[in-house]
Amino acid sequence: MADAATYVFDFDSTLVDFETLEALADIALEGSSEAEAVRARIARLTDRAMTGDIPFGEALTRRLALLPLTHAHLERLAAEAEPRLTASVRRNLPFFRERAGRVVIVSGGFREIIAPVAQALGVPADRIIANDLTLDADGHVTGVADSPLLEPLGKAAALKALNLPGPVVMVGDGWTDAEVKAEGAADRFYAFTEVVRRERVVAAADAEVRSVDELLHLEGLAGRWSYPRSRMRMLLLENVHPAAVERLQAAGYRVETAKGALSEDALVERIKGVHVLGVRSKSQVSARVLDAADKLMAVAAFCIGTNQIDLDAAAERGVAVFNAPYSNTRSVVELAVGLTIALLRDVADKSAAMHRGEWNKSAAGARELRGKTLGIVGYGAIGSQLSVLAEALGMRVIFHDLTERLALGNARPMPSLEALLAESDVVSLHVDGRTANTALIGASELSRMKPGALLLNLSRGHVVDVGALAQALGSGRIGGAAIDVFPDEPATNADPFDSPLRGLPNVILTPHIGGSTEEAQEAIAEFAAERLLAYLNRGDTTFCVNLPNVQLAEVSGAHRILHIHRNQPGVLAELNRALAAAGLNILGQHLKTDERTGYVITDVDRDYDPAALKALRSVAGTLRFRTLH
Ligand SMILES: NC(=O)C1=CN([C@@H]2O[C@H](COP(=O)(O)OP(=O)(O)OC[C@H]3O[C@@H](n4cnc5c(N)ncnc54)[C@H](O)[C@@H]3O)[C@@H](O)[C@H]2O)C=CC1
Ligand SMILES: O=C(O)CCC(=O)C(=O)O
Repeated sequence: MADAATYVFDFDSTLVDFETLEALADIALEGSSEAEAVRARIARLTDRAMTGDIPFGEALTRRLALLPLTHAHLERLAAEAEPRLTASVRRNLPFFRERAGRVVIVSGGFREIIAPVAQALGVPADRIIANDLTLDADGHVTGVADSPLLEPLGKAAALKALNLPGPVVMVGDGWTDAEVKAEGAADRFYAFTEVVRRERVVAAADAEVRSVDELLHLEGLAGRWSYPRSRMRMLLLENVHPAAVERLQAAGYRVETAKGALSEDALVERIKGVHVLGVRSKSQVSARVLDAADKLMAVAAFCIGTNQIDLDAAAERGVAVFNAPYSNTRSVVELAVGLTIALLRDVADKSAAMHRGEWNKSAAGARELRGKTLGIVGYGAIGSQLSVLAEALGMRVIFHDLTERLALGNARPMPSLEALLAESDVVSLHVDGRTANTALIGASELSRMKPGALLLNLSRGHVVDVGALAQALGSGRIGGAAIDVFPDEPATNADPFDSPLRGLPNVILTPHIGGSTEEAQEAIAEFAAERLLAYLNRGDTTFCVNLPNVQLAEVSGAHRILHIHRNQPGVLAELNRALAAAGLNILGQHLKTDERTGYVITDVDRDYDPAALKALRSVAGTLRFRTLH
């Protein structure tokens, strides 16, 4: 039925993201001291007309009278109009072009501005219903030519006169658009709210649509994306950098944010209806949270560590997890270097004493970095970067890792943690947060360190037994410590912090800020948002930490079927049998598996019955299945 419908679109704040008269005011009053005041009066009149407060014709004449408009101004806006297509209109150009014969543009605006946009959409000139401006011989605008559009209920009357075939669907943001259906000139009315949302108009609509994708979804038409992006909810917790919010919103998704972490119970509540969850290091994405997630497709850790997410449970539910493995590496390394120097020179205590008004100039116990031995535990991305910087500053570097790692520069691998502890003047922990690393450094390990040695932990709180460390520091066995991560970290900046390490001398405590630099947060936001978009928009799992990694190009000229399944024998064969039975012509296929999961991407010819896809869900072992158009 929807395919036979005629789609009637309003122009201002629907097809384009501006209101014509306000945009003309900006052009005509450029440089004038009156500009702001006149523009505000025009905007008020526009709003009153759009909410039905005053008749449209009256509002138009009053707004025109406020502007010294010329033909040159119109030409300029006409040239600027097409680049200002509303984002979801631009995403769905094929919809307009393929159905151009069944699209009408109806607007109280001016033909001269609408025409280039209609041309870009493939809508014929005779399907534009709009006002014509009148001009004098010098090109000054003198008014508007008589038109039914200026009369009360003008849009509805003009459309009725067209006798459009099939169901008529009106889409617009203003009251005059709502009137079209109320007056019987349209069968359905969608309040379009991507640019501006007016409560009264939404209340009068059959449905609100935040984008053209949503409109196509509700109308049962295949959009550019199988599920409208503006209906997909993303919840980003823990103060994720605004660059991610902007990037994801610009791509058309609905993004909600929260400043702090959520407790497990709160997350269980909030996760319902959420398609993508973004966290940093604190929110625990447990199996219980994943069970409560009825729509969840992906989780992004806007950080390096992923120990806060139950990766197996997520894979078991076909939920992809991403992180940003390198974006804050350098920030952590720089802080580790700075903290080492600060500990060697007792900077924190000396500074605190100065703030209390005490002057204590002394070299006692203060040491240079040069020539000291740095023991790095965990020689991954951070550990190996630290190795390079520390060596450049004149330190001797030794390291220990569970797996074979390339030793950089003159760094020396140690056969065991114990051997490293026995030789190091400074021990810096950069292991990941796996559960097995709980209390990696406890009383026994601390007792193996050189007397007076320093300990840094910028990895995860549970890696160090802080009670044992407090004792070793109190007894003077350990000379100082810099701790950035804690077994119990407050969920938000408003919550209190406590630790047995508080108040001890030569102990620097920082609130988990190893990766908290402007540079790192912005880089993480961009990287993680790109990974999410690549996964949602084309199925690409590059850098996914719990599903097989497959790098994919955009779908073009095909539909893509994404199938995540348990890695068990026969799934691909059964899937292909189901595709064949559904009459789908396979254009390309990739399969990648890891020990627990398989991921099959199948590009198929667009010519098939979508209902047939339902059979794919019943393929044994299916964890998740979606299509991309
Ligand atoms: N304080 C902060 O703000 C930040 C903390 N981090 C933490 O730093 C950790 C390390 O980050 P990357 O270097 O990027 O990770 P990575 O995965 O590249 O390196 C971790 C290394 O530790 C090794 N390892 C794990 N357990 C070990 C053990 N018991 N003994 C010896 N080696 C062990 C691994 O084999 C691996 O080489 C992250 O997992 C995260 O928890 C990361 C960024 C910021
Ligand atoms: O800054 C954050 O939120 C967490 C940083 C961190 O620990 C990580 O990247 O693993």
